[in-house]
Amino acid sequence: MAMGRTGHCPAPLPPSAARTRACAMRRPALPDRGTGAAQAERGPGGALPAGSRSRSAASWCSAPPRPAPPIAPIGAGRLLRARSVRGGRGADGAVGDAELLGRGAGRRRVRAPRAAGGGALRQVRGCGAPRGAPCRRAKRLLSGGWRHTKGFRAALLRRCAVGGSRLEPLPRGVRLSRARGGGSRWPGFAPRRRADSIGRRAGSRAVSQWQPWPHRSGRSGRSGVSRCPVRCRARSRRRVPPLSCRRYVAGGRCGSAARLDGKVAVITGANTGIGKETARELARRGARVIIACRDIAKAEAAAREIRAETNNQEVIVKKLDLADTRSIREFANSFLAEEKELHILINNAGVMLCPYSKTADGFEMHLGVNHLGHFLLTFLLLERLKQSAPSRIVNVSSLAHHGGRIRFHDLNGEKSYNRGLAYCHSKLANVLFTRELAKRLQGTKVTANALHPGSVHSELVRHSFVMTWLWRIFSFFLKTPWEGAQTSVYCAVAEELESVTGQYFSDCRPAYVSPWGRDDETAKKLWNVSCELLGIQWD
Ligand SMILES: NC(=O)C1=CN([C@@H]2O[C@H](COP(=O)(O)OP(=O)(O)OC[C@H]3O[C@@H](n4cnc5c(N)ncnc54)[C@H](OP(=O)(O)O)[C@@H]3O)[C@@H](O)[C@H]2O)C=CC1
Ligand SMILES: CC1=C(/C=C/C(C)=C/C=C/C(C)=C/C=O)C(C)(C)CCC1
Repeated sequence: MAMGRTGHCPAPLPPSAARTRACAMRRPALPDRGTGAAQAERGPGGALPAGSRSRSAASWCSAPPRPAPPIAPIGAGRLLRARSVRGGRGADGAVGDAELLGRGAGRRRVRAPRAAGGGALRQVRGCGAPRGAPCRRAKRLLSGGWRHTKGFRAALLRRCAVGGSRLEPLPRGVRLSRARGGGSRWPGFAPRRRADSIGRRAGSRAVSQWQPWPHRSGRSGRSGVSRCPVRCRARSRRRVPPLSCRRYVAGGRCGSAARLDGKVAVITGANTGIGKETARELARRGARVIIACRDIAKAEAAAREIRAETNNQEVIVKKLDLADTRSIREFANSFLAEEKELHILINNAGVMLCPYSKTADGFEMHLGVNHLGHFLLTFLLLERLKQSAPSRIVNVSSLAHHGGRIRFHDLNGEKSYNRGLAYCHSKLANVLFTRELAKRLQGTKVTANALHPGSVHSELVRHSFVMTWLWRIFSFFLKTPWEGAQTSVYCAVAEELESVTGQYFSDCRPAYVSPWGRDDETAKKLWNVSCELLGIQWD
């Protein structure tokens, strides 16, 4: 399907999403070890996404390469060199950083390096500003929402103009005064030791990943405010989540701005929780989204909300009860009759901690809904996915798969049943299904990946009174559904995953799969048993 290219996604992401603008730039988590290590690392059909974009990404998504961040990252090396400039030895672009960090914040004046010469102003500043103009980097810093003192603003602009042919004139009525806290000869700047501490942190994320507000919050002792990156004691006027702990809990975010205009996506269980947020994100990107749910009233309410918010009227509700194979077949027939394409199938719906119960077809509820229901749905929709290739299947599994085993001798839990374990088994089945499916789909341009969304504050724990209360009490330490949807969205849209298949992700990066989840024999056996149970032939 031809995809248009646009400059930016209109508003697919909340403001801080760009912080992780290239999820793939993060260091990948532990690669799969053991028997299938190499394969697991590369996936049967593709390369690990980390750091590399697929060349054919354009065929999937319409977003062009993102523009460089307004403030160039400052790496440890550069800053160290910048610091050495204090002694007057260095002469490279790092000096521009030194002016902002070392020199600006330092007690001693940094001399413009002799080697740079008069004509090397750009080099001296390292910010790309034309000769004589105020430093762009400083300007950006100052316009980043920080509540700097007038003295600081003036001094920063002056400092950055030094080495050029003229100084930036001070704003009218501004007088340079001594910094609060004293110790510095430079008005508005903190004492030298503060600059040194910045230098020492040069390799840390805090300094090396500078980005304009709100992508980094700085360190703050107070909640709701953040500090100026040059630590001049200014505080941002804009609000940030109060504790960095919350940011840790929130986990990885999908930084892709890929548009999905003209694409069709089916999401199961999208009337609430992670599924609903996934549907919202895909709708925001322009996809035609089919919300496949068992409760039509709840699904309609969710669809109305998404339509109103995203202005995308192509959010459609269809009935699907994964606990009933007849309903699954009806859904598939109706879908295939009405939709000529399917690019994204997100098998998201799930149940957890159900008291012992069976589906309409007599399967234990966890296995029946979480695994067999999605297995059958995928089987029925696969031809359409192949016809619409490149297309993707995303299976929402869980970290809980680590506790699972496929108990072939008692798949329906008739001999012994533990509802926690039953959930784990079904999530392991999701991982194994993904693995085997990816293998069988090689060469079709249909990919299949599984994921753990994180621990998310959703309705998943509804069957357990204790868990419901724990979830409420500790909600601060759980992801919001939007945060939980990030890895699903990542797997569904990220350009760099175009040809990645058979992988397992968490927090928008590859994650460790349990040894049982890497067992190809079990995967194959589960595939065959599932086909038998469902009465289908799927080679
Ligand atoms: N929340 C978490 O911490 C984690 C969640 N996950 C996985 O994420 C996925 C989404 O869970 P989450 O959003 O948290 O949970 P929710 O309970 O909020 O959402 C689950 C969705 O699945 C639907 N569903 C349940 N049973 C059926 C069925 N028989 N037929 C059709 N739809 C059904 C629900 O519909 P209805 O509202 O009508 O019941 C609901 O829309 C699940 O697969 C879960 O295992 C994985 C790890 C952690
Ligand atoms: C230990 C513990 C917690 C964490 C629970 C976690 C991490 C649950 C993960 C569940 C998953 C992965 C479910 C779905 O697949 C709470 C409730 C925050 C607080 C109480 C103690």
